[in-house]
Amino acid sequence: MSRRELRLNAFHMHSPGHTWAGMWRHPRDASVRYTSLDYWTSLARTAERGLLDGIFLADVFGTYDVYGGNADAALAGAAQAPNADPLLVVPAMALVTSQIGFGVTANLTYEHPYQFARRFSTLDHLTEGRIGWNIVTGYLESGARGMGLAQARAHDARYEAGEDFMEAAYKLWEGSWEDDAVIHDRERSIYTRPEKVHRVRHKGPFYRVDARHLAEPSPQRTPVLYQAGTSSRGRAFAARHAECIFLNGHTKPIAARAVRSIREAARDHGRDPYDILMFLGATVIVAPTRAEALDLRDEYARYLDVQGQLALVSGWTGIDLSTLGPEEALAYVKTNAMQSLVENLTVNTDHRFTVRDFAQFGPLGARAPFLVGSPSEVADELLSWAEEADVDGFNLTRVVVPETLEAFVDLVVPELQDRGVFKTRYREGTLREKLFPGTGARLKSTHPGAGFRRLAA
Ligand SMILES: Cc1cc2nc3c(=O)[nH]c(=O)nc-3n(C[C@H](O)[C@H](O)[C@H](O)COP(=O)(O)O)c2cc1C
Repeated sequence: MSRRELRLNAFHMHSPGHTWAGMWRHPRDASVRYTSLDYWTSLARTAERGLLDGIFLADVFGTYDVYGGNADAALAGAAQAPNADPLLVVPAMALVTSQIGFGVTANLTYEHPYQFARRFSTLDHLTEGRIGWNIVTGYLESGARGMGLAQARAHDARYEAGEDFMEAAYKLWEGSWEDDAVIHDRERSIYTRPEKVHRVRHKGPFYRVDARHLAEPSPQRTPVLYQAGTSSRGRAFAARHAECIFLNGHTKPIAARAVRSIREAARDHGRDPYDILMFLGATVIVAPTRAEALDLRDEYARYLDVQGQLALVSGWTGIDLSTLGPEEALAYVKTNAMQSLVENLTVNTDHRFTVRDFAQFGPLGARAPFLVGSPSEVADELLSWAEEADVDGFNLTRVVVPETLEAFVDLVVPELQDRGVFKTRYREGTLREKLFPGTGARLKSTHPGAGFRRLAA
C-alpha cells in the first residue's frame, strides 16, 4: 500500500440514539430494534463484509440531565437513553463473524479491577482474541448519583484513579498466570499447576487487590486498549496506556495538534509514537453521485432532534445550553466533563460556536469530519484528513441504521481498495495482531503493561 493502511471502525452504541439524536424516527432506521440480538448480528455481518477493523461501541454511565436541569429532552429524544450494557452483545456478534474486532467502552470508575479484569478475559476468550477496551472514567454527574455518590470525581482525579486501576488490571491480566500454568493433564488430574498461578498484591491509592486472577490466560491477555479524551491530563494518560485513540476535531489543524501532542508524549514515555493508532470520528454520507448524497443529507437533517442534540452537547460539555440564546456563543469554562471538547469549541478554534451550530446536521454539529459526496469525493476527503491530521483511520459515526454503514461498505470500501489504501482481506490473528502486524498477540514490550508480566512471579 502506498500510504499507511487506513483503519476503519463502525461506531455504534447499545441505545436507540447515538451522537445524532432523533435518527431513530427516520422511516428506514432500525434503531428501535437495538434490544434484539439479530439487530447486532446483522450489523456485525455488514461491518465484516466491508473488512472493517472493528465495531466500536460507545457507552455512557448515567442520563443526560444537564440541559434544562432535567432528563426530559434526553428521554423523549432517545439521546443516548435508554442505554443498555454494550459488553453483552459482543458474544452474539462474535459468533456470526470470525475476523472483526470489538472496541467496547467501559467506565472503570464504578468497577473494581478484580471483577472487571475477569469480564474482559472472558470476552477475550469468547471472541478468540478480538476484544478491545475503550478506557473511560465517566463525565456525567447523574451516573455518580446513581452509584450513591454525592458528586462525580474531579476531572484529573478520575485519571489518577484510572492509573491505579490500570496497574491493578495489568497485574491480574499479565502477571498472575504463567503461560504454562494450564496443562489439562487428565492422567495426573491437574488442570492448572498451582505453582504457576501467582497472587497479585496491589495496594494503590484507590484500589486494593489480594487475589489470583480468576480467568485463565486469554489470547491477548490485556485487551487492545483504546482511549478517548485529549485534555492535557487525558493526553498524558493516553500516551502511557493507549494503543488506539479515538478523537474528534472539526478542523484538520485541531485534530493535527491533538495527534501531534499525543505522539510526542508517547515518545517521552519510551514508546514509538506510531505504535498508537489514531481514529478520528467521521460522519460519512455517500451515494453513487454527489447530487444523491446531498439529497440524502437534507433528508436525514429533517430527522435531527434539536432538543435531544442540545441535551447531548450539554452533557458532554457540562454546560446547560438551555440558558443560552440560539445565537449566543459558548464560553470557555474549566468543566468537570469533557475538557478537550470544551477547549476545541472555545479556545482552540477561530469559529465562534453558538447553540444553533450544535443543532446543525453538518460539520459544526459533528465537531468532526462531516463528509458528503460520491465514493471518490468521500475517499479524497478521508485521505486528505488522514494525511493532514496524521490519523490512521476513522470511527464511522452511525446516522441511519443500517443504511449509512451499508452505503459505506458498498461504495467507499471498494474505492479505497482500488486506491490501495484499504485491505482486501483480513490478516491472521488476534485484534492486536491485525492492528499491529508483526507484534504478536500480547502487549508490546515497550508498553507499560508489559512490565507487570513477571512482577507477581
Ligand atoms: C471522541 C470521544 C469519544 C468519547 N466516548 C466516550 C464514551 O463512549 N463514554 C464515556 O464515558 N466517555 C467518552 N468520552 C469521554 C472521555 O473518555 C473523557 O472522559 C472525557 O473526554 C474527559 O476527558 P478529557 O477532558 O481529557 O477530554 C469520549 C471522549 C471523546 C473525545
